[in-house]
Amino acid sequence: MSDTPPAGAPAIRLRRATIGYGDVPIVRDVDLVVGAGEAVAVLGSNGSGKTTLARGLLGLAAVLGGEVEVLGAPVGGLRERGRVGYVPQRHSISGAVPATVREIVGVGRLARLGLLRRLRPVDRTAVTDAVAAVGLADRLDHAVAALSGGQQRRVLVARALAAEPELLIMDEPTAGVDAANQEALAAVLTRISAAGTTVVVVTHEAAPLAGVLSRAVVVDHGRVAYDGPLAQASAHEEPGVHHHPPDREPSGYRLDQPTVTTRPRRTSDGER
Ligand SMILES: Nc1ncnc2c1ncn2[C@@H]1O[C@H](COP(=O)(O)OP(=O)(O)OP(=O)(O)O)[C@@H](O)[C@H]1O
Repeated sequence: MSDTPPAGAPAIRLRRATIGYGDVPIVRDVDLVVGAGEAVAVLGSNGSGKTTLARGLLGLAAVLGGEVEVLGAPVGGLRERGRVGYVPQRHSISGAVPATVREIVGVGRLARLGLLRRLRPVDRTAVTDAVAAVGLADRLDHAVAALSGGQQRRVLVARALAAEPELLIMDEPTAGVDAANQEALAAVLTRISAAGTTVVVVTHEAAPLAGVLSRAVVVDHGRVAYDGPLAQASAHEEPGVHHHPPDREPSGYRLDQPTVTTRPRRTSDGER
């Protein structure tokens, strides 16, 4: 059976959705529709529930009430995992991961193929294209651990792009990243958005991506406080409490693992 969504189905549809961990609700009663091809910023202060909302779309936080549909299917029901790409919050990568850029990005492609399949020539091309798209073509066979933090984030973006997702969800992609890396990221997002990919970016700093993100959803205490043009969103954000997230990603995501899993997880431990 195919996962093809009904014609005109939105990329994301939440109906009175409550999302949380264990049985603790964090995001409450959210109604949200993101049309295919939209580019949306998810804004809000620390702890407001942005990441939880994003993780609910990936089946990584529990849907405790209401409905969450992604690409026309209830979350967790999507069979072709590569259709949704995820760039998690800042990762930690140690020298203990001896993989090259090509290998890590290749893992992203496997998310589309199935982990037991081998990469075909067309997949290898997708990998090199994704690496080129993030401006790291000259680092293809370099060890990821030897790259800068900003370059490693671009590797994560390439890993997600290699699967050629229809929906790309990124959590704080510009945090702690220098201007050159931010510009590279903005250029990639502009390109894939123009090609029709739906883009959702959780961020504290939408300014570097303002050219591509036209709509903003502001989350405040687990509820949507604003949904409209990005240009007007700042008036609806709580001032002052933004910071860069910790220099790690939730355990359960490692750089050498596939970009996405849509299986729901219901435990609250070991996630952060
Ligand atoms: N795995 C988890 N188990 C239980 N509670 C969690 C878990 N992850 C996050 N939370 C709680 O959910 C709330 C919202 O966190 P979330 O990470 O969604 O906020 P955020 O808006 O993304 O914050 P930040 O901007 O700091 O990244 C916080 O109170 C947090 O402690």
